[in-house]
Amino acid sequence: MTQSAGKPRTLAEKVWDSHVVVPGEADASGNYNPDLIYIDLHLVHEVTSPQAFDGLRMAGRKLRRPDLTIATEDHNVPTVDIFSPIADQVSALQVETLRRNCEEFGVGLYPMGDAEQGIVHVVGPQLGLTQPGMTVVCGDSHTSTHGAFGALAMGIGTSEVEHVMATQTLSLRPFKTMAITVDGELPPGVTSKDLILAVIAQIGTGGGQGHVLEYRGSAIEKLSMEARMTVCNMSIEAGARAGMIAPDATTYEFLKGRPHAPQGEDWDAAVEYWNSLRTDDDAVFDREVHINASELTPFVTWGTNPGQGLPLGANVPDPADIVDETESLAAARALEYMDLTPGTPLREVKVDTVFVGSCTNGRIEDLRAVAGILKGRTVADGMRMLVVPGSMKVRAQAEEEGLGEIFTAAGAEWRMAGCSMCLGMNPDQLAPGERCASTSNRNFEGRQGKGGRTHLVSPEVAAATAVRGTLAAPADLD
Ligand SMILES: CC(C)[C@H](C(=O)O)[C@@H](O)C(=O)O
Ligand code: SF4
Repeated sequence: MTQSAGKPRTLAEKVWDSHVVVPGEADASGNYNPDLIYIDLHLVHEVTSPQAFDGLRMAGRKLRRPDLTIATEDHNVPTVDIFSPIADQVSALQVETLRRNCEEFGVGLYPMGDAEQGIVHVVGPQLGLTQPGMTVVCGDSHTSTHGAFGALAMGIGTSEVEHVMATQTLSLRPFKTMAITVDGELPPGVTSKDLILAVIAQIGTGGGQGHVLEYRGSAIEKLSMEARMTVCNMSIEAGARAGMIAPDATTYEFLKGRPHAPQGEDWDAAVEYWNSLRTDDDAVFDREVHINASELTPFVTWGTNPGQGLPLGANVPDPADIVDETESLAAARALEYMDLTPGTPLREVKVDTVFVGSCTNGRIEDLRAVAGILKGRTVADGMRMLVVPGSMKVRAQAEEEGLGEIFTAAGAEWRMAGCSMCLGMNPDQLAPGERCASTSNRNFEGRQGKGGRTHLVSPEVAAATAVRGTLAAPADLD
């Protein structure tokens, strides 16, 4: 994927080409060496940064561009009592280390209690840091979220984090391109979360491997920025390098006026450039997938990877009916862990915990959808429901709109910002055997706490499930 002037190009190729510092040449045997790519924005959190900062320190290096680096505390933060010291020793050390490192290396940090603090993938877009045409990296797999703005956004490992800190560049292997074209109209009650769960069920958790996905088509164009972020966020669950959506009027409307967005003449020039980033009409993708949005329904996972999902109206599958032997075995194992019996209608699966939040569905629009369903209703007896905003800004906005009161009145716990129950790195966890309908992105064994069981769902399904006590869509409520 080096400079290919004249050739029709995809969005991803355009962004890549404009960031090549040193092209990787093919060696004698025709193997392609990585390109050295410039990085426009480096996002940092407490989990994957300590060794990288240590590496810099040991080599006596400075951070090359502190002004292009921004940090937030998210994974290890408790979502209640955020003004007291963190009780868990490991979490406390992680957060304390991030604070010291940011201080020493001059990195801007949004600590717990700050009005801008939140999950790294919510904070970047919220501040207008994430912009079309940028290269964005973070030591976090869900960096793909930022691709919703037409940025090439990739999760990287800790050694790459150190490389970016030292050089503001990254050595990257070329990628393949895949178009996921979604046409038609999403039926009422069907969301971008259902759409991406259906895409992953169709192409598989390895289906996107080596590819940058570009979501396009009329159904994608109609999505809000929040919904686009939900889609791009889960690209990684299909194994993709990144997911992208071409910038358009919706993108610009979201960005305009945000603290780091260009202003005045710079804004006009930026929009002109951003408009040039669309995939050329005759560009060729390595692979194409087509989805008809009007055929989609609410979608839930029944297994232990994000590809093991079905429409809510279906029954728990029977591994014996799955032809592929590996998949059949994986399904049997998943059902055992999930304690589900083949043939059970998914709508009859009893749930004891509902988690609304995460970088997939912890944005204001998600919270509005949940509040819309909970208003005037209460959660089922014995149900524990956590509503966790993706950032403190989202929380403040929700408070302003009176959503917090709706959550509390319905019997849900309305929390402070953080990754929370998306993964077991903080006190918000499932106990062994508990079953959760979760708006997050991973349903791996033990993800939300040892022995916990996770069904991935949309915010709408999460809310309806909290009320009915079994997996449900809003249409199932009286
Ligand atoms: C802790 C972090 C490295 C991890 C990731 O890379 O995604 C986390 O955010 C997750 O969602 O599992
Ligand atoms: S909310 Fe979940 S998926 Fe997102 S960064 Fe945090 S732990 Fe990872």
